[in-house]
Amino acid sequence: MLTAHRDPIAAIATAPGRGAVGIVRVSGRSAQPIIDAVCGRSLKPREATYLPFRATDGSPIDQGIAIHFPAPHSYTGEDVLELQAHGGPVVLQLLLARCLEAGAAMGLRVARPGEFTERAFLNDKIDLAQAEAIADLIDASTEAAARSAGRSLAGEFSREIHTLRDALIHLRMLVEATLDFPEEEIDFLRQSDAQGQLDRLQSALAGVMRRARQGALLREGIQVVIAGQPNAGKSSLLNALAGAELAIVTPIPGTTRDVVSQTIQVEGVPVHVIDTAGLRESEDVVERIGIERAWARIEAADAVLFLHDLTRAQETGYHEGDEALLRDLRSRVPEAVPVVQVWNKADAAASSTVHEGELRLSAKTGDGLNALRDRLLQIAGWQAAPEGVYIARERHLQALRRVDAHLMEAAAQLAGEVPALDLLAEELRLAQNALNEITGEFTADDLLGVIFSSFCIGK
Ligand SMILES: Nc1nc2c(c(=O)[nH]1)N(C=O)[C@@H](CNc1ccc(C(=O)N[C@@H](CCC(=O)O)C(=O)O)cc1)CN2
Ligand SMILES: Nc1nc2c(ncn2[C@@H]2O[C@H](COP(=O)(O)OP(=O)(O)OP(=O)(O)O)[C@@H](O)[C@H]2O)c(=O)[nH]1
Ligand SMILES: [Mg+2]
Repeated sequence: MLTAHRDPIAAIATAPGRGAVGIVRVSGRSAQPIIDAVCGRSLKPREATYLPFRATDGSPIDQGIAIHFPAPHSYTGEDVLELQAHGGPVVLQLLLARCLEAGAAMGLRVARPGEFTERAFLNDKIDLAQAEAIADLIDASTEAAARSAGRSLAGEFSREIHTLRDALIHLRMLVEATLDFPEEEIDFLRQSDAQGQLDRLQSALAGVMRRARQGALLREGIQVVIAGQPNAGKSSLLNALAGAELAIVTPIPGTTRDVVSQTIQVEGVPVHVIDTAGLRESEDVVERIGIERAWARIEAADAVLFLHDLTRAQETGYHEGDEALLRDLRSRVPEAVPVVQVWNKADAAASSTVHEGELRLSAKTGDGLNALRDRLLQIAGWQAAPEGVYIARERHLQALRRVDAHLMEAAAQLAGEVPALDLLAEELRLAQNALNEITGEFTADDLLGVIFSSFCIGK
């Protein structure tokens, strides 16, 4: 479905700033006018040619490498010209401006973010899940996330979706055929093992959902907020987890005001750790703003580490104020969000046991940090070994959950005394539509706009 009438586009494809090499690329129906003007000679298809890039007056802007990828054998599926120049911001701007000038007659314009990749999708070079994987690969914050994005880009996720879709189509054909023979419909469905097919489809879907959830976790990570009274050692804990002196630590209660956050990785899972101001009544205007910010982060957390100072713990097990604060905190976070009680400064306290589910550690010596990391992985729901996980997005999970809901409805119909075959057929059709949304065979234009506009410029 190569649409020949999209505007030609151009952009700097490499990151802004200085670099050894920078690339300007052009994509459109024909790159020939730009090649003629800027390169001044013909280029062999898909071959690197070293030559001067020419300004309008013929003077050289730079000496670089030009590659012509004739349509449809290119990244976008259109005619693509790549100019690989020296990677200075000014020289690349000059080169881009020169291309725009040379292409003015054919309507060459600067590409929107993600527009090259959008064309690759529209020209069937990649499907939507693969296009998203390209952005996720670029944005990956851990090695495991990058590797799983690479697997999605290679089509692993899409292939699993296609396998589900093929099984679904097979079952739909069976049901639709049965609709044409109303008398024998029930027997026919029983004999052809429609039930068995649906069962297998549901369990295959459950497997894909499990892996996609892990993939979404690698992409998004979890937000973990460290909260507690002043001086409990929250900033020390952030620093210990990050392995760097990020937040200011002093013996003065009320040291932290601004939120300080750092992404660490635990077995490849990005964990966004957020240090907050100690929670207390305060007359200090600045501190109060800090405490408000702390609450805002606590209320949006995926998990809260409630830090106690073990050296101040009293016989009750809690030090003064902690119990009331904990109740307040519990009432302000959603039920599903775990609040882990962590007893810090174990190195300076007489040994004592903590309650089931609570942790005891020392931010100072690092003792107990591994148990904390394990707990964070457990809270995140991380199970799979990173190999085999493909990156996925919340959008994919939502679509998979809809597929699941339609298959459940279908199963309920099929299990009934007298299955309503038309309803069964409809649920299966809706399930297939939801699957198609993932790979983009069935996706509204405005959603595509949202997806591609979040890409970086030149991609
Ligand atoms: N220099 C450069 N490096 C790059 C890119 C690029 O555009 N330029 N990419 C992009 O951002 C990525 C690679 N993506 C690409 C995807 C397809 C084709 C391509 O020519 N496809 C043809 C031929 C395939 C083949 O020979 O097997 C095709 O699909 O028909 C090129 C790059 C990463 N590295
Ligand atoms: N012995 C010992 N001291 C610690 C430990 N963790 C923190 N401290 C000390 O406790 C004091 C307070 O530490 P911070 O990390 O600044 O505490 P905080 O909870 O961030 O305090 P605010 O920012 O004021 O809310 C400092 O003097 C730290 O050196 C620990 O594990 N053991
Ligand atoms: Mg602090």
